[in-house]
Amino acid sequence: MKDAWSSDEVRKAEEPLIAAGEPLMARAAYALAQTVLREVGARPADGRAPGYRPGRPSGTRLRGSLGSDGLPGRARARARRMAGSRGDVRGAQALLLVGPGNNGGDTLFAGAHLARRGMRVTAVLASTRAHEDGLAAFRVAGGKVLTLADIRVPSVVRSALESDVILDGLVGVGARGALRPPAGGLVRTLAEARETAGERWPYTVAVDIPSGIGVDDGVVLGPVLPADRTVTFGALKPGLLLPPAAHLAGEVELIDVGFPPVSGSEGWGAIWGVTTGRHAMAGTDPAAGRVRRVEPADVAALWPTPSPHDHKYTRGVVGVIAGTTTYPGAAVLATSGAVLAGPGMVRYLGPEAVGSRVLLERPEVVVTGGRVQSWVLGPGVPAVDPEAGPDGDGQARRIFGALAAVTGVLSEDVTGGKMPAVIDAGALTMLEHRLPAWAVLTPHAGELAELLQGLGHDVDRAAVEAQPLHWVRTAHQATGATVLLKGAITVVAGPGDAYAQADAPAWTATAGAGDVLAGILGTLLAGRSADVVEDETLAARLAAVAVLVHGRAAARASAGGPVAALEIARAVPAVVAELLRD
Ligand SMILES: NC(=O)C1=CN([C@@H]2O[C@H](COP(=O)(O)OP(=O)(O)OC[C@H]3O[C@@H](n4cnc5c(N)ncnc54)[C@H](OP(=O)(O)O)[C@@H]3O)[C@@H](O)[C@H]2O)[C@@H](O)CC1
Ligand SMILES: Nc1ncnc2c1ncn2[C@@H]1O[C@H](COP(=O)(O)OP(=O)(O)O)[C@@H](O)[C@H]1O
Ligand SMILES: [K+]
Repeated sequence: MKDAWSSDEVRKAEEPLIAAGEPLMARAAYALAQTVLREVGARPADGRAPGYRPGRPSGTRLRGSLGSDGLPGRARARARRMAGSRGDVRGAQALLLVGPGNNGGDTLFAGAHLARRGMRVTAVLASTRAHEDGLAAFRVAGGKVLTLADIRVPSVVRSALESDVILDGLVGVGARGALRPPAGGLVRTLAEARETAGERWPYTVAVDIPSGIGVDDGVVLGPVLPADRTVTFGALKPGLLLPPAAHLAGEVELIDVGFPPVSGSEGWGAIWGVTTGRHAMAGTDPAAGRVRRVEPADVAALWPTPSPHDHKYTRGVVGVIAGTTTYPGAAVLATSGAVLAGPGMVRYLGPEAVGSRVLLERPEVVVTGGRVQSWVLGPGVPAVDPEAGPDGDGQARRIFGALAAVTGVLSEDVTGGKMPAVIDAGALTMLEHRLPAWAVLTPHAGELAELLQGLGHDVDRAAVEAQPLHWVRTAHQATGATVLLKGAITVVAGPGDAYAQADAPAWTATAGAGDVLAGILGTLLAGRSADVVEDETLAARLAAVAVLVHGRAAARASAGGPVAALEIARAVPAVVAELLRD
């Protein structure tokens, strides 16, 4: 599990270490310099500089391409290894963008290391203030110091284009809001120049965070220079996991500067002296929890793996109410996702003609009613039209019935108790009652905007995409449900921690992929139905696991090329087997 620490948490962790004389900045700067030396030192034997971008063979466009973990560095690292690392950095040029605080201090000390290794290093001070000791060390090492006020932005752009590497050390966890002038104007112009320069743009390393991102919420309120790599200190920051900011961070490298080891939220009490509950951490909203990312190694512990004592009913039955005669495909895709994620059984409820189509693809599906341990409601079912009332081949009526069981409106429902559910597409327009946390809403940004509008918020799709965590948490608070917002980075929030998953290649953005995800999650919820009802934070964790498995299945089925939604479902068994084996 990757855990992000808010800026307040980072400060709290730093305080005692700094008081004890731990050389945090020296460690950070040394590690940062090592990373830069490694990247720049990977130049091939002909040492093509200036303008050569470390590890980027010409003609290979890597920016924005996602690895299986959603970060763009894998292919680049491979290319670098193939190019061979010579480690000679003499004569290579580095441009440092230096802000007034400790982030600038890290950058100046790192610059001093680079200069001592023979690099030509120029620091542009964006402010009248700069970290004094860092600046002194940088000068002593032979670094060149310019101030933005003296040389102006166009000449920084020229320097940038002549450099092998740029270090963005304008602001770190001390940042508040969008970058202010003059740093803001500098970064805006550099970001535009980068777009124009394409592959000629130097390798860009963000120091701790790309300056200008929202450290704690991942919003991007103003200009940001996209990084190829972010070297972050002590702990990940939420903005490095959350969209849209995470798209600007490149490959994220976490440097251990001596913070106490913590894995997960469990260790926090010991560090912060917290006595009032698991999520009540110093400096954070107690209700909000942390931002995390589920990793492949976490899946085995959460996956409902059968034991020799299980039979099909103990393993969990998924009930799917999806598709209509107009949109039968969604029923096929949702049931396929559910079956191939490995439940005890999948029941399909819907029009007979659609059930027949489902059986053609998945003869394992049972097309009669009966007890289920989770519901998948709504894929391929149209939104309810308030004027015309329920329609869709009776699917809306069936969904309303299942929702009544989920929300507890029916005290003696056919399923016999509290029921987890995936609520997708058309079913999102059928919510009439407050939901439990074990109901998981799975909208994309447009659907979430509509849902929030219905709850009285003035928000559109673009606003949701600009502040995904905020709106996901708002929807959770308003509905009670766990909310999973689909996208290139999928954000999940319920009671407690939030999750930001970047597992899928962009090819996954194809019709029906979401239906498959709904089915996979339905199986997870059915397999652990008693647990999700007992632990109200578990549904979000399982939802993140479903997103991870779905994303990896999409990557496997895609193999770098187009992928059809049904192929994502077909890749699920191999992906699950791999994750359970590792
Ligand atoms: N965690 C760790 O282990 C370690 C952390 N370390 C490093 O310390 C960094 C934190 O340093 P920090 O606290 O000095 O704050 P920092 O980010 O440099 O910025 C503050 C300055 O920026 C300014 N400023 C703020 N917002 C702005 C805006 N929108 N636009 C423009 N300017 C803005 C603000 O000005 P003010 O608002 O006060 O006028 C203030 O002067 C951290 O990110 C890491 O790199 C390592 O050294 C040791 C190990
Ligand atoms: N750019 C992207 N990169 C990776 N995955 C994406 C991207 N855009 C969307 N996705 C994923 O593709 C799926 C699309 O789901 P959805 O929008 O519900 O489509 P449908 O309703 O047609 O099934 C979701 O799992 C979403 O997270
Ligand atoms: K920075």
